[in-house]
Amino acid sequence: MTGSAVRLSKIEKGYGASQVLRNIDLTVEAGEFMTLVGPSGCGKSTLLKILAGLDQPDAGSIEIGGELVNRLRPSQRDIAMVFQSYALYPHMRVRDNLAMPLIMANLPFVARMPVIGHLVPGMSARRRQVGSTIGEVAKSLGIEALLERKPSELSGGQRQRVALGRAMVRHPGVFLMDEPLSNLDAALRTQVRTELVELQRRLNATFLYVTHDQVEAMTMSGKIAVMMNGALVQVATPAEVYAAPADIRVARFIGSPPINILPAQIGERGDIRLFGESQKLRTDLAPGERIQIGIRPEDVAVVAQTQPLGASSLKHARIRLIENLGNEVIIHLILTGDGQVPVTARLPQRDWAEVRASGGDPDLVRVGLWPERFLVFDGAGRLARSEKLRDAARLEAVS
Ligand SMILES: Nc1ncnc2c1ncn2[C@@H]1O[C@H](COP(=O)(O)OP(=O)(O)OP(=O)(O)O)[C@@H](O)[C@H]1O
Repeated sequence: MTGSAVRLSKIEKGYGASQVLRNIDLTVEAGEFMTLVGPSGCGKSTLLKILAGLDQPDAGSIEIGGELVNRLRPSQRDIAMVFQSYALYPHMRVRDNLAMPLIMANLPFVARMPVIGHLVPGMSARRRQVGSTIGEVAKSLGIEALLERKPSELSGGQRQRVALGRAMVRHPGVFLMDEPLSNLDAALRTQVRTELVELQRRLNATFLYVTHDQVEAMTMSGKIAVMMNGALVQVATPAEVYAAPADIRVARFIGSPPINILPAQIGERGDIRLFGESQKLRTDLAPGERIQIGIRPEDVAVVAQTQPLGASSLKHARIRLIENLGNEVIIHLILTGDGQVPVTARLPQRDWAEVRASGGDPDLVRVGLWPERFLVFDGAGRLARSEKLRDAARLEAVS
């Protein structure tokens, strides 16, 4: 089985005076895992609901598997939704929870009745079919041993898997997931995350997955769609969104700790001037234009005042806060030159130990920057240049 492609064209949606979705064009290819991310209230859930048929767009077309579905009811759209609250029927065993979508879809009303249902001709064969489908789905999710339990007798992760199983029993063409892991603790989240990715690959299903979690977005999906204020700003691979964010809002939104943004200007000769110094980096932007430079925290080098470093720009900095994560260290700094600009650096624990071993004033370090790692945003906040994109392309070529 392969999933169905989803195509949204020119979708508009408003509630009263507020426009929630603006001219959304989005294609999710058959078998693709796409995550939808963006700040709270940007319209992610609304888009999912429109796709599912739980809400109507004001304009635009929705195609699933090449078929226009605008006028179809949710149950006719060949999709399954998994929400963050997994809404299992509390009084039913897991087996019956899993059977429910199949029974609703396949058995006529009379056949669903507990006593008379058995007298309807041909129904026992259909019921057997339901039983075997449940068995297969339960096996693929590793919940066979839980079939006779009630939801209250399950852990959060097990309930999550039952909710997924309920979505899977009908073999839908598209899975829509709205923060399905947000109720789980960190360890379970990691486990179910891996399971979901395996599941999607095994079924070759189409997933559209809403999340607030950066790690989920970066690691699970083939593509990330970034929404801001009701509009799609960028749809690209995770590596591309990280290395070449289409605009400064995306740059700020993706990446943890967040990207450093430094004010700069285009010099007389088209060169970039940062802290008044000319950098060995040119753009096509007009001389005098005020720009912003984005530098990811891992691209900020930190050395002791006595250590040598071949960076093109070397600044003195004072340490404000050190966050030691065990394997790496996040260092919040203030550049002590003009402007007292705050900068965050992220470096392996080993490198930080070396800085510390060099002695000197423990609060003072030097910060090294390399122009080839700069993300250059023009006056309007659009990406004008990123050398890092080449790294992203190389990464994708080997993965
Ligand atoms: N039924 C409704 N009536 C009026 N306004 C609504 C309705 N549903 C959503 N909205 C508004 O539409 C905007 C988008 O909401 P939506 O739930 O799609 O955002 P979201 O990106 O999913 O947010 P979050 O990440 O916080 O879940 C919000 O401003 C919200 O208040």
